Amino acid sequence: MAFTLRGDDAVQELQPSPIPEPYWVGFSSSAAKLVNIPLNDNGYPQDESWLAVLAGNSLVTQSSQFSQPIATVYSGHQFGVWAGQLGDGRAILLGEVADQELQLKGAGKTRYSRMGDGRAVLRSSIREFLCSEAMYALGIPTSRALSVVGSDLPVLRETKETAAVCARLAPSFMRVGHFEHFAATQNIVRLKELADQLIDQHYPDCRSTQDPYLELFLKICERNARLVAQWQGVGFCHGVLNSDNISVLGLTIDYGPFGFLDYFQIDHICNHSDQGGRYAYHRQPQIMHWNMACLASAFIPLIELNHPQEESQELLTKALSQFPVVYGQAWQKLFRQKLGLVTEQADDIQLIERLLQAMHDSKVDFTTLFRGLAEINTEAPITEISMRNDFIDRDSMDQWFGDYIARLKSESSLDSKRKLNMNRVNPKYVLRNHLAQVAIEKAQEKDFSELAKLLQILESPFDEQAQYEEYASPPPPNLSAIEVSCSS
Ligand SMILES: Nc1ncnc2c1ncn2[C@@H]1O[C@H](COP(=O)(O)OP(=O)(O)OP(=O)(O)O)[C@@H](O)[C@H]1O
Ligand SMILES: [Mg+2]
Repeated sequence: MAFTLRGDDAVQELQPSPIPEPYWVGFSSSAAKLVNIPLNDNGYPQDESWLAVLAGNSLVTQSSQFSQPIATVYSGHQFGVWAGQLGDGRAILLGEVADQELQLKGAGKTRYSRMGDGRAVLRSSIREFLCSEAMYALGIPTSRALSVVGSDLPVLRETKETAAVCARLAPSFMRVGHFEHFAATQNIVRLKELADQLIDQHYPDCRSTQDPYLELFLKICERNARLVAQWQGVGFCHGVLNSDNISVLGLTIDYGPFGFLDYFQIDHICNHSDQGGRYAYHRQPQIMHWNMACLASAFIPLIELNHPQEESQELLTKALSQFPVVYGQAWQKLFRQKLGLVTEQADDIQLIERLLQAMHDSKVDFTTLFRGLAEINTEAPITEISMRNDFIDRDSMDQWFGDYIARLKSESSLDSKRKLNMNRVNPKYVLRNHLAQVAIEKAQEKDFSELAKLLQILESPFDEQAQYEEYASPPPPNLSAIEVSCSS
């Protein structure tokens, strides 16, 4: 069941605004499977009425009808500051298909658009589309993207661009900001309805516990702690970790100025508009924790339904303190796996941190380095490890490789088996900015073939795809500094 709240204080019922002469830009057959849309041989819906629906031009397909689309209200903290009321200013929830909410981003103005035009540009819609599907293939919880539909409708940003609509899917698009909204407006009836809906639809196990709302809070924190650990593990920087962009299902949502690390820089800032580096790579865990603190504040009235005031705050504070614990465990587990370590030893963390420090100092490519570790032959001399040439301080790196090989030998697993396991957690292909950029520039010329090809490559990020070797490489120096901002 989709978002069930109705009424002016929670949603606006409205139709998407049509775009002129829509055309397919990209379509994910993998996401289509999730919602059982039959496809033709070209991988597009057999039922051609889907194009108009996913453009926001119609509500009717041959087999379904979306009877009452809505935009929802939420509030939130943006860059650490309370921003007051926000809401779906350009995303319209059409309804539900096969237990997934179907939402059109860029589908026109809503009551919550403030100064915005309700639109999204082709460039940012392609980035959201590709990254949603890439993250899914990496095994990272995320909203999915079904399609991008384009139009020649002009949209003004820094320059004149054209409009596009990205159709997204998720079991729920509910955010921390939804809770913050009803807490800030002291609308406790709504706050409770929201929490009850979330429990009934997505966290049913909480219902049978002594304290369902506290349990719900703990579960949301746990999911988001694990989520950030997974981001760190693939070098993903979200870019705008405002509380209105944090899912209460622990999904990655709102792909704006995100970026995957090319060379490893611990304090990398992917969003050009984030001048203070609030959302830099190394700050993501701490920022997610901060967002969970925002959620905790919003949960106070819910906990107070069953506990005195002071006790409620203590309970939430204690629950919140679990975040770094869960995050730390998830991070350590993941990075052990990335190094191919099966057992746990006390010095492992130091070994991982020494590697990351050396990668940072020498600006070593994150994805290719971790992928390359699987190739190490523990019986061969260190001088045969080609990656050692990527590091400035070769002597200290030789020391590291020596320690690493000794550590691997302390486990009895075969090199071949270790390689297989490592290649399941260290992707070969990630959505590097320069790759997305090529697909975008071609799409802007109405050539969508590169987009389709890139999607296909990113759908199997852990596989060797010999014919696409160049898509695994770091960007050439002239393309390494593409700037991405909040403009979308
Ligand atoms: N072009 C626009 N028109 C109307 N509202 C907008 C526009 N761009 C952003 N907003 C609104 O501004 C707020 C913050 O924007 P943000 O960039 O976080 O979200 P978004 O990218 O629009 O959407 P989402 O979080 O749903 O992926 C949201 O309330 C969003 O709906
Ligand atoms: Mg957003």
